[in-house]
Amino acid sequence: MSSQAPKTPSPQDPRFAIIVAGGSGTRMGADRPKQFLKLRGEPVLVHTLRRFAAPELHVQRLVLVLPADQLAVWQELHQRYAPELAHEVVSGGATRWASVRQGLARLKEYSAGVVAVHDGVRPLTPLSVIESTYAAARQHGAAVAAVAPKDSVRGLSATGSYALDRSRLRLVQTPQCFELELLRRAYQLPELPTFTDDASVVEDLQHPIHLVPGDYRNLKITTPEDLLLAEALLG
Ligand SMILES: Nc1ccn([C@@H]2O[C@H](COP(=O)(O)OP(=O)(O)OP(=O)(O)O)[C@@H](O)[C@H]2O)c(=O)n1
Ligand SMILES: C[C@](O)(CO)[C@H](O)COP(=O)(O)O
Repeated sequence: MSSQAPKTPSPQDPRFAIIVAGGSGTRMGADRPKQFLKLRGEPVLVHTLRRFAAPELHVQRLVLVLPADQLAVWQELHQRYAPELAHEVVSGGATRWASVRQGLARLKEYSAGVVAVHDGVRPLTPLSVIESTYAAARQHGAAVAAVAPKDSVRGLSATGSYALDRSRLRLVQTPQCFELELLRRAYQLPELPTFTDDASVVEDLQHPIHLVPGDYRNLKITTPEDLLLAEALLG
């Protein structure tokens, strides 16, 4: 772990963030999209946005992608819980891929810089992980936070299952950071059913993906027990 202070990005090398929160949260099964559920008294999305708005990260534009039918709901939550949070809102699409594409379109006037794509439902990401992912993308073009599996892992076969070598596997998180032009080129390709994240989209251009140490606390709020865990971790 380096003890060097992070370098301030130059004006020629700006940082952007696209926070994708355009989903409906079917696996959570709540009465509203999970990004709006309360975590320690504030919407999950407020926690997430606050992290990316931290001044030490120097993010120049913070683009929030929301379901088209939830813009008014968010406007009210924003005013109530975090009116100080500067960001711009874009309507999302039917899939995460389509939502990222909408967010990217908002940055069309830029040709240089690094963009982070982050799930709006990952509210606990340490700033050190965000900083190191931005810095690694500056160096390698594409960088993604990931952690090693702690459990044993098996693959599925027609007859049952087989052991996988977990030392060669990583669980992928967000942020996923990219040189802006690289991500833009990747998102000009047609969407494939195999795209589960931005790294898989960029990989389609045969560009290598650099892995950065993520954090086990960087939960994705997906099902009800994740919310309980997040409450405990924040406490
Ligand atoms: N059309 C979509 C689908 C997902 N997302 C975002 O991508 C992130 C990861 O997706 P996931 O956890 O699958 O969220 P949901 O799609 O809301 O959940 P589910 O699959 O259970 O419906 C979330 O922040 C989600 O809001 C998005 O911006 N646009
Ligand atoms: C992007 C992601 O969070 C990386 O782990 C994940 O792929 C999102 O998956 P989901 O099925 O859309 O929740």
